[in-house]
Amino acid sequence: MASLVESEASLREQAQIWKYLFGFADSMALKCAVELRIPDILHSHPEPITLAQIAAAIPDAPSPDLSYLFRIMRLLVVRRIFTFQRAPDGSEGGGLYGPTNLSRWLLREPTPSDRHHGHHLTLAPMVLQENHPWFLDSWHLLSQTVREGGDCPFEKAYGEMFAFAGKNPEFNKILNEGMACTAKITIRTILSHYGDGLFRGGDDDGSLIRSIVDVGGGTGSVVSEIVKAYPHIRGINFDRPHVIKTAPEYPGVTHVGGDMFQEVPPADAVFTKASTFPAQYRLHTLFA
Ligand SMILES: C[S@@+](CC[C@H](N)C(=O)[O-])C[C@H]1O[C@@H](n2cnc3c(N)ncnc32)[C@H](O)[C@@H]1O
Repeated sequence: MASLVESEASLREQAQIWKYLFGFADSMALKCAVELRIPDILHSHPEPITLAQIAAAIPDAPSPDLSYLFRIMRLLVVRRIFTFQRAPDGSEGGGLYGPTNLSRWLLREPTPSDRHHGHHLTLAPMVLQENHPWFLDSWHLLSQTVREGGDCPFEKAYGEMFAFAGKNPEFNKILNEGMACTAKITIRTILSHYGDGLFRGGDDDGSLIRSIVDVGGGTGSVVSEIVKAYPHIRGINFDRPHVIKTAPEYPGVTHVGGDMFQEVPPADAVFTKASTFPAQYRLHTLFA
């Protein structure tokens, strides 16, 4: 009996190690679904659909492989990203897949309801950013970084992150889109809880903020949300020139390119926020 308990325990321990050693599979399956736009496909159908219907709707894939797609879908159903119901005859083959509240966060395109409400909150760009080989390369340098110290893993791989972005337009786009999607989510929460206290103010006590500069504001998603909610505020989005070059126009927002260690545009209030600092990036690189 003792040896059975022991062997059961040993199997459980091994299972745990297997779970961790394949930990990357979940993020890779998420990335695959986002790249193939499967959440968008499922959310655009009023009813659950078959694997063949999903495959037929995948962009730029004239003959997608159903058996591979099936495996990805099965994992994501187990992870509750999608729903699945078997076909009436009990087979998996003709079963139906549907979206969930989780897959809403993986949409690449705004839904009609997003368009109606004028916002599109999604984590899809962050899934693509964090799982891009450029970012994953850093994770392979953890042991080297512990051994050597010095530069953080990303810097060991590619040099200072924002300088690398300045030289590489594709990396710049992936980074800026990832930052912007999370920044938008965070600022909406900040505004709903603290917006009036921070930004409404009153002329009589001199507390009315009429202009605000977001330092390191990326492509301007944060300051645009502030100005949208408090239109009396003039917004300035300040970031490095290569970021500003790709920033979309927002009503009430002026984009300014520069280096915050040299000079920051004047305004009544200064805002700065880092939505994420992945383990491989050193905070003090930015704020030293
Ligand atoms: C981690 S991102 C944060 C972006 C955004 N504030 C957010 O919360 O998503 C840091 C931003 O600071 C910008 N940045 C880095 N060094 C800068 C500098 N010297 N001057 C101006 N902006 C800088 C980067 O280009 C990047 O957009």
